[in-house]
Amino acid sequence: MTASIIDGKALAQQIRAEVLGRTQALKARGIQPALSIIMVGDDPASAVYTKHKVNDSTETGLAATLERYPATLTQDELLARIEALNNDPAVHGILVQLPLPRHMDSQRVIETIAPAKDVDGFHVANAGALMVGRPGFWPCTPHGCMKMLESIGYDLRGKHAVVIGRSNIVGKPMAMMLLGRNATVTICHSATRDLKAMTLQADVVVAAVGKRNVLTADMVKPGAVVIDVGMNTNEAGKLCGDVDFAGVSEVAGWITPVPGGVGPMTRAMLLVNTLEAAERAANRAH
Ligand SMILES: Nc1nc(=O)c2c([nH]1)NC[C@@H]1CN(c3ccc(C(=O)N[C@@H](CCC(=O)O)C(=O)O)cc3)C=[N+]21
Repeated sequence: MTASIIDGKALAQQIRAEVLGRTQALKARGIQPALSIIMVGDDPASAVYTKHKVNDSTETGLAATLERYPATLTQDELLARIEALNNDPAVHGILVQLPLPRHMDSQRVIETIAPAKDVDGFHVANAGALMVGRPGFWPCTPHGCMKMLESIGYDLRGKHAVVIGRSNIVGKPMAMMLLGRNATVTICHSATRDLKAMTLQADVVVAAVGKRNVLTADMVKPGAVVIDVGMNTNEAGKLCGDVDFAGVSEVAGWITPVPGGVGPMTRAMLLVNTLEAAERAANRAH
C-alpha cells in the first residue's frame, strides 16, 4: 500500500488566496489588517521564520511590521512595548517570536499580549477558550493539522486519534481540537510505557515530539492517517520530520510530508488568525 500525500504547501496556497479575498473586503471598509512581529536576539532560524511571516503577510494584503531587538533588551522593556501595541487600535495581531533569550519568562511575556490580539493562540485565555469550546484564537500548528484532515474529508467522529507529544503549543491543543470533533483521543509522551501498542490502535497519529524516527512503519495500522509536526535535521543536514516517511508511507493511507506539510499550514493559519483579529475588531467598532 502506498499512502496518499496531504500537500500542505498546496493547501496553504489555497488558504492564502482566501485570506487575500477577505483582506480586500476589509480594506474596502477602510480597515487595514495589521500584524506586529517582535523578535528578540539573533537566532538565525527565528530571523528566517519571521521574514517568512512578513512575506506571507504582504502577499495576502496584511500589513506586517517586524521589530528586532538585541538580546540585551530587558523583560520590562519588552512588556512595555507589548502594552503599547495592545493599546494601538491600528494593530490587530501581536506575535512574539519564540524562543526568547533565557533571562525572559516566555509565559509571562505571552500573557502580557491582549488575548484579542494573541494570534499565536498561546495566551491562557485562548487555551481556556479552546478547552471549553468558546471563541478564541487556536494555536496555528494544530489548527493547520485540523485543516489538513478537513481537506481530505476525514470524519473524526468515533475514530481513535493518538497524539505523540504534550506541549502547550502543539500536543495539548491538538488533543482538544480532535476531541472537539468527537474523536477518542490518547496523548502519549516521554513517560508512555508502550508507544507502539498505542499507535497501532490509531486511526490518526499526530507526531509532535521533535525527534527523528519516532514513528516507524511497524507502529502504524494499515490505512491510518499520519500527520508529521516534527522539524528536525537528518545526518545530511536536510529538514525532516518525526516520522520515517519512506517506511510509513508503505503502510499509512494518508501522510503529510516534511517539508511541505504542517510547516506551510502553520504559517497560513497565522494569516487567518490575524485577519480574524481584524474582522472581530471591525465588527466590535461598528
Ligand atoms: N511565536 C511563535 N510562533 C510560531 O509559530 C513559531 C515560533 N514562535 N517559533 C518557531 C516556530 C517554528 N515555526 C515554523 C513554522 C513554519 C515552518 C515552515 O514553513 N517550514 C517549511 C520549511 C521551511 C524551511 O525550509 O526551513 C516546511 O515545513 O515546509 C517552520 C517553522 C513557527 N514557530
